[in-house]
Amino acid sequence: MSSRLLSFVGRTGRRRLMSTAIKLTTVEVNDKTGIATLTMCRPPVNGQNLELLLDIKSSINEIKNNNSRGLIITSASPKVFSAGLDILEMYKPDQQRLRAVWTELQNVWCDLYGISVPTAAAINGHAPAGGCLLATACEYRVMVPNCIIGLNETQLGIIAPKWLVSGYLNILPKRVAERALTQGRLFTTDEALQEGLIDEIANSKEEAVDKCVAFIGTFAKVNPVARALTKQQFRADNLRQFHKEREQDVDDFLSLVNRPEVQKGIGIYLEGLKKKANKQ
Ligand SMILES: CCCCC/C=C\C/C=C\CC/C=C/CC(=O)SCCNC(=O)CCNC(=O)[C@H](O)C(C)(C)COP(=O)(O)OP(=O)(O)OC[C@H]1O[C@@H](n2cnc3c(N)ncnc32)[C@H](O)[C@@H]1OP(=O)(O)O
Repeated sequence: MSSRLLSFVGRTGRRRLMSTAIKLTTVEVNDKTGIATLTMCRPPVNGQNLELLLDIKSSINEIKNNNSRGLIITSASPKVFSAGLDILEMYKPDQQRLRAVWTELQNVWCDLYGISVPTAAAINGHAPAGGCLLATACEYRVMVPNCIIGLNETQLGIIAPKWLVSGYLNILPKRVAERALTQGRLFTTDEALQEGLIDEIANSKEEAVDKCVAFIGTFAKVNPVARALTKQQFRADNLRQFHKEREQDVDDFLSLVNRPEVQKGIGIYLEGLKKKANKQ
């Protein structure tokens, strides 16, 4: 939850400032299907800052507790599913906040990866890095045309930790994953379908959500406990490994981000993003 200062003129004619809590995600449960749609709403690109990550986590927990039959994750932005971690969180960072950001990214991943109900991503726009992480934590992916998806960390001169890569490895053959990760490859929608990184293409967000609903519907006649335990069996090793390493992983992330050469690189990357945005 993030707070925003609203300015209004009170009865005395004085301007007042009021702090209001703004949720950066919504959860809507369809009465007919029982499927919950979690929508990320942090314009323009759903950059994963601390507040967005906290809201995603609380929405996943809400869905866990409200007996939903499935979870679909999507975005309110017209062109971007999620641009991954908000790079501003990593630039000249406050150390405590930086620690919290990475810890919450870990929490979001393990909650989404480990949830027992069927999960699907309606990828209605670009999904690089942390955007791809969310999509690959799900069991099924439907993406709109002419977008990009992938783990581009090596292109940024950084290494994606093992847990961040494990969703990739669930989906792609090891050889394809190794090549894509070492190249920091971003797949177009068509390439992603060809390699199996996504399951289907849809022409609009609505169609993508419908296809996700249809996927979740394939479990309608499967015993949910048997389904959940089977999913757990497939994912338990990655989760166990993650829990063993998670604290060390936070320390490694902090020490990497704080390196002067990495800070310089992040600054240059941010400038490049801004220049590109200004040209458009
Ligand atoms: C980058 C160096 C990181 C160094 C970290 C060091 C150590 C870490 C160790 C391990 C970590 C490994 C894991 C990392 C996970 C991550 O998620 S890192 C984030 C990587 N994300 C990206 O590289 C995506 C960058 N964005 C884009 O490619 C494009 O924006 C897009 C998503 C394809 C969308 O393009 P579109 O044309 O629609 O939009 P614009 O590019 O015009 O952007 C609009 C607006 O948004 C700002 N912005 C975009 N992405 C981010 C972002 N990730 N964080 C913050 N801000 C972002 C962009 O600057 C524009 O802003 P404006 O100029 O103010 O309008």
